Amino acid sequence: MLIKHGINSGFGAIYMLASSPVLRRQQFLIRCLGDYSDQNTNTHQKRMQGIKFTSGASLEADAENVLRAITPTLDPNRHKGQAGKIAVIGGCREYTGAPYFAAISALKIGADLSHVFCTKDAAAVIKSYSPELIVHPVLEESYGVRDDEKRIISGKVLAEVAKWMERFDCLVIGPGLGRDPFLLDCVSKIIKLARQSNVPIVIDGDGLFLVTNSLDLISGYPLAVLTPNVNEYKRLVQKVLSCEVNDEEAHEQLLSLAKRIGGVTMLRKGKSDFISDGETVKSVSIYGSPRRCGGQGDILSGSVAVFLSWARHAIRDGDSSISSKNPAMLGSIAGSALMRKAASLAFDNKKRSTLTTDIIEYLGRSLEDICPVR
Ligand SMILES: NC(=O)C1=CN([C@@H]2O[C@H](COP(=O)(O)OP(=O)(O)OC[C@H]3O[C@@H](n4cnc5c(N)ncnc54)[C@H](OP(=O)(O)O)[C@@H]3O)[C@@H](O)[C@H]2O)[C@@H](O)CC1
Ligand SMILES: Nc1ncnc2c1ncn2[C@@H]1O[C@H](COP(=O)(O)OP(=O)(O)OP(=O)(O)O)[C@@H](O)[C@H]1O
Ligand SMILES: [Mg+2]
Repeated sequence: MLIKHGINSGFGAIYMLASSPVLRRQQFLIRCLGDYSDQNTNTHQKRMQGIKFTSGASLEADAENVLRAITPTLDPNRHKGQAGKIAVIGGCREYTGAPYFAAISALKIGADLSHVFCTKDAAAVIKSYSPELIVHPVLEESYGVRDDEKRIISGKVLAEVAKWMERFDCLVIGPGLGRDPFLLDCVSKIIKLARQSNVPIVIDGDGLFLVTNSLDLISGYPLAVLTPNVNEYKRLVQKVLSCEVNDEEAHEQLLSLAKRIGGVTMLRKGKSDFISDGETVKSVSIYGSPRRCGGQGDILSGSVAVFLSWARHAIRDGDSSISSKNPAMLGSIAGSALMRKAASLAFDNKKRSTLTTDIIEYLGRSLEDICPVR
């Protein structure tokens, strides 16, 4: 309507509209829809095969179909571990809740095994929350390490994680990690090792603090998903794009950010979640919850880890409906949708007293509503 009005109102109005955010947004949408068209018709055709990725012409992802396409059936012939082995790197003196939320969410969704690599102080506490988690008290903070011991201890930390690395389907790096410089230095080495082993990584919380200051750690790694909240996103935009967050051109900015970090997948959390791998942008706007209690981002990071590994398996198994899709995008869409659906169910029940643990209890039912276990 705005465009029609502009055209009918003569050149001045058209000129004004050409610089308006509405028109810029429309031009961006057209570019998005046509971004594969001329130069890459085959890719475009491939992408159009199989499941519908978006609903109608909007950027909203068809998240329920994505969830159905990647969630494995419960097959009695499968053995323990085949539905996913996840590891969370996080948990220090201050924060024990965040790694617990991420790791237990992975199990509640359907992963078989969930590990936590944390500091010694945090380990006993996290174990006491749940006997289901496998907790490794291997990380060290500066206060417990003399300068002359740092090299040896760093080597030991890496060796402890390396023993397990090949077995993991995905790492979640950052929930409750803290910002101790020595600890973050060890985690940098863990990220490098994960990349060498081709293990996908979801970076959240203090992991984002680390990679924002050392972008080389994840730059160009397509199996990395970054899940920034509002603060973390602002820091990334400032660092990578050298500008401020621009909500009038939010999609373009997200696309540029993912592209500039070499095609990692960005999941920008907020009222709607926006997801981009530098090629395309999708949104997930399923109604969630008006409660903003801490820990919901941790549920999301554990969920994305499971769905990303399931998406890789589904693609490897030759599921033609998703064969040409980026598993990091699929995992992010699925994780975001499930988290928001669970938050909505928990809020229906608990209203103002809804806590992160309540939302976790609804992860299973939320997935069951979409992909029933026959
Ligand atoms: N129950 C739990 O255990 C939970 C634990 N959680 C865990 O908390 C950690 C931080 O995550 P968050 O979401 O509070 O980070 P965010 O919004 O950027 O920061 C808000 C403000 O605080 C400040 N700041 C933060 N950390 C700082 C530090 N170490 N030292 C100094 N400043 C620090 C920060 O300042 P700035 O960096 O902007 O200067 C900003 O102004 C992360 O590990 C997360 O997983 C959460 O998941 C919730 C549930
Ligand atoms: N305004 C909002 N309305 C609805 N859902 C939201 C809103 N803001 C965030 N969310 C959802 O809550 C989840 C967590 O996002 P949030 O921004 O709270 O992360 P976070 O700050 O990293 O959380 P945490 O406390 O775990 O660190 C995401 O799945 C996101 O979709
Ligand atoms: Mg967070």
